[in-house]
Amino acid sequence: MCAQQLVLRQRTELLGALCCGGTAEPLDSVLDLLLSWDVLVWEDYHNVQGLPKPLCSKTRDLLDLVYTKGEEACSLLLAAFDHVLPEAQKAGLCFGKGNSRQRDIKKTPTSASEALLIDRPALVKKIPDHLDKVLEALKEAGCFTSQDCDGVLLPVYTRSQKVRKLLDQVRFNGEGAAKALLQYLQHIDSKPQSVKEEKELSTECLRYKKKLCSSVDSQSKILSIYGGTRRFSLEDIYTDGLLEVVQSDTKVTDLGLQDLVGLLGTVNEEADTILISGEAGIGKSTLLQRLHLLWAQGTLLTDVHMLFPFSCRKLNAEKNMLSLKELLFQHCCWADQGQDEIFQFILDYPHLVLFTFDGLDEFKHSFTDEERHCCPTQQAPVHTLLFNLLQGTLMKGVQKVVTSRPQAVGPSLKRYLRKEVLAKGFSPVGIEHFVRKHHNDITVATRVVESIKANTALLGLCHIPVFCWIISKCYKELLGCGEGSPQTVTDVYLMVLKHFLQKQVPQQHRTLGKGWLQEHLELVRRLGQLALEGLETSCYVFTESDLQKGSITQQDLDLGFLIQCKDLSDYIDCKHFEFLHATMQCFFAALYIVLNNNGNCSVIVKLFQSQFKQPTGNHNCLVHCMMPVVDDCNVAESPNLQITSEFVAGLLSQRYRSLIEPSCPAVLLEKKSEKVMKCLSKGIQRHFKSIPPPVKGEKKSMHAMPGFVWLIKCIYEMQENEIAKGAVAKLEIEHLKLTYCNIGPVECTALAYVLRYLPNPIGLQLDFNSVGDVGLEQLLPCLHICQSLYLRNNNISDEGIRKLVEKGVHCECFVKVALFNNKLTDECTKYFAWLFKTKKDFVALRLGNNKITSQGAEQLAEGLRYNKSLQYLGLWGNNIGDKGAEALADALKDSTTLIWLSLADNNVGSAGARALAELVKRSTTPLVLWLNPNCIKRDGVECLIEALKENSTVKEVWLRGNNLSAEEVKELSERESRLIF
Ligand SMILES: Nc1ncnc2c1ncn2[C@@H]1O[C@H](COP(=O)(O)OP(=O)(O)OP(=O)(O)O)[C@@H](O)[C@H]1O
Repeated sequence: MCAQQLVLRQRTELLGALCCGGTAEPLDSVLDLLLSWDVLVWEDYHNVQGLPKPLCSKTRDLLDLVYTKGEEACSLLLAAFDHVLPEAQKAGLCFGKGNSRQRDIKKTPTSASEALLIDRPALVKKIPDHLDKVLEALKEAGCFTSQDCDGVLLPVYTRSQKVRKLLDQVRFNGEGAAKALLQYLQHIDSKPQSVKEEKELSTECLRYKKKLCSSVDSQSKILSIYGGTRRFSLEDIYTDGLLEVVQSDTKVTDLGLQDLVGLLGTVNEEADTILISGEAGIGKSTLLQRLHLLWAQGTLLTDVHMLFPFSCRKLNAEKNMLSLKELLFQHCCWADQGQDEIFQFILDYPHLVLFTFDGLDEFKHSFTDEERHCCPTQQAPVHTLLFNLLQGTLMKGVQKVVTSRPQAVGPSLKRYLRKEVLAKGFSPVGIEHFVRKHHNDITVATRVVESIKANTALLGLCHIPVFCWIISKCYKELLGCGEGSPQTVTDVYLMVLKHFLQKQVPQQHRTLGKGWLQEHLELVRRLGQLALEGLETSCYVFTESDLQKGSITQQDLDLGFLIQCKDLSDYIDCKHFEFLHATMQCFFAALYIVLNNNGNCSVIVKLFQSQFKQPTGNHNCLVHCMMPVVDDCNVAESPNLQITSEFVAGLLSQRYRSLIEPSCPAVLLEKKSEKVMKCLSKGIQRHFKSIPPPVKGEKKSMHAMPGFVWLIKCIYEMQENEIAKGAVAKLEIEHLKLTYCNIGPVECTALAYVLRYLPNPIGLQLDFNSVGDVGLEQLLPCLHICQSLYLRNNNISDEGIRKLVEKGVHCECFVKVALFNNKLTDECTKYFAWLFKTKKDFVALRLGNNKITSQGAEQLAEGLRYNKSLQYLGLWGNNIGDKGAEALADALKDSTTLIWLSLADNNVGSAGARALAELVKRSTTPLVLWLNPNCIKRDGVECLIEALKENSTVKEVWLRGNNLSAEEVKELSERESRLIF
């Protein structure tokens, strides 16, 4: 098809590709190339770009314009799209063949202006780092006025847009300006690259920087904890957690603290905001605190001259309109002198400044990009400043790091993110390090570590640092646990409550007796009532104003927060305390619902239903059911209600009957518990019924919504097998898809607890979660119902595989496993070899994108010699080389079952291909062999052709991206149609 037709036919797709990201950068880059290749003349460019129009109108104009210019222009337009679009966006688009060579041949310029035009794409990349100096040089040469400079530096422009404005202005100012710019650029080129230009700070700025450093240093030194008895220095207690960044749809990469603000994982180069997201208590704030401290001490982010840390929770309290300057100086660090000069420095050198915003989820306003504010000196409400900073409309170029729980980050904010870093909590080694740092006494530390390791459910919980902290704090209860070690979140929070109630009891050598809850019933109820009201109105119950209002006493605070505080401000500022505050509040609210004995169970129904239904107004209020005094509220929006309902389920389970019965009649408790069970089983059924019937020939697959995981967690909290059984025993599904559901070890424990009762084997798809080795171990109790297990991108290492295989060999129906992109090395292959030897019916193993070398392949081959059932073996993106390919080919050459073998991207050369040719020759199945891209040469391909000549059953051999010239590819593919290049 000719290029003009391609442009016409793909108009919608081309339009979508340039506009879907919402930023103008792709269109601008295409325009740069077209200008440089002489497809567009300056007037054309202005016709497209000149007037303020929406991005899609500009793109339509461009497509129309180029279409009318004919075949060659269209061909170059497609080449420009091909050049600019990221790979993921090119799928499905056809760019034609022509002109790829022509576009690389540069015209010889006849003037400086033309030289700038021809080099425009390269200059847009090169000049941003030198923009200030370039402008200075142009001004000095008399080619630019101050207005010209201001016009270029408008804060609404991105870095590359500023350069484009500069180039446009140079062109406008004439040949003299163009010559001056070229001259200056040559001067930059002649400077050695390694000499980095150091920005010298003025005395005022230096003084301010010092003050900022010492203020950030003192704020971040101490890890605030709610115990109040001892404050940990961050240095002493900080333990590295796992950080990941999603680079493309499939690739997840580990990250160190030093990479947080670096290039790694960038998905949108034009954006300046980096998001750290993660669940409650996973360590986001602590990570930020660590970043601040290392900056203040001069060990990290050394090229950042000024770092301004903000807490979104504190910003909530700002009622006044503020300018950016006021925000910085009033909320972070006051500049005693030279405010204007310091602020000017920030405006002039945004790339030397960093802002951090902790806890966006705690900010009262939801993010919106509807209100624009770009003037740094004009006042605006604090939410307008914050949202415009995050978008980059205000202070473009300043890097921003923001933390949030995932629920609070919607698609409107995601558009403005440079990258998203996922905080994943502690690894098993991290848990141990943390506990050892927490306890000075080695014996105690060892006992705590051992008791965590001995209880896999607890180990799962402890990957969330805050649970690690609670366990370490309440270690006496943990170690002396007469009633068994905690298994669920409810168990842990009851342990915390008991721990601190114990502290309230006067020191008379007495410990809490069996009726400890009854003894403190009045207080617990009162706090519970306050907690519930607070949850309904989405506010924290225990605040300073509560204390002032007298609705809560200092004694309540001490008990409720489980704090022995010296004064209120001591812990009002304390982040961790606030965290426990919210979850503890959920716990008290749940206790109140469970203990309430007015016979009304509708609150339970409302609580559980609120997770499924959109609220319809006031009558949906929980408190309304018990105390019809609370105003309008919106229950379904609060994630805290999910946590509360998990606690309600846990507290109503049989194992706590003896604790709660003295405070609430048994009949009523039974009634409440039945209500919970009914709600849960109805919820699961509703989920099941919402699945569309399977397409003919496909499996009945259930793609679970996040609410499904929550239901499963509630069932787990109850710890009653019969309930778990009742909930899923009738679920007729064949495939359960739980991808991207934020599933970590805690969720795995709950899933296994419930799913083990499914009536039929299923495919369990858990791709793109945070299962890890601990989570994998937690899943083992349900492995017997897993026919296939999909665990792509889950941070699993060889140790996880050892445990999986140990159990898997005994599970009759377990026949497939997919482990693409984990952390597997050659070590794991010996376990798989054992699996192949032992399980004679194993069907599929996919190990793509791990770290397996020839040694691993040889081990796999060792097992495969004994296997007669394997159909699929995937090793894409490892490094098995020729030796590995030879070993596998030899082991599989007599297989009568293998239909898919992928050794793509494995550094396989002709020797490997020769060995594989033998396999091809002997194959009796419609085998598909993937060998692209590798380094196979012509002689290797010749062997494959010979083999195919002797075998008519083999379906395809893919060979794209090997060491073959275009002529060879043409000739070889003509000789054998089953070779695909
Ligand atoms: N890297 C770490 N090293 C040591 N302790 C940690 C670490 N991360 C978190 N903790 C402990 O867990 C507690 C909770 O962590 P943090 O407040 O950072 O979580 P968060 O993800 O910000 O939670 P939230 O979403 O509730 O704000 C901390 O107060 C600290 O006790």
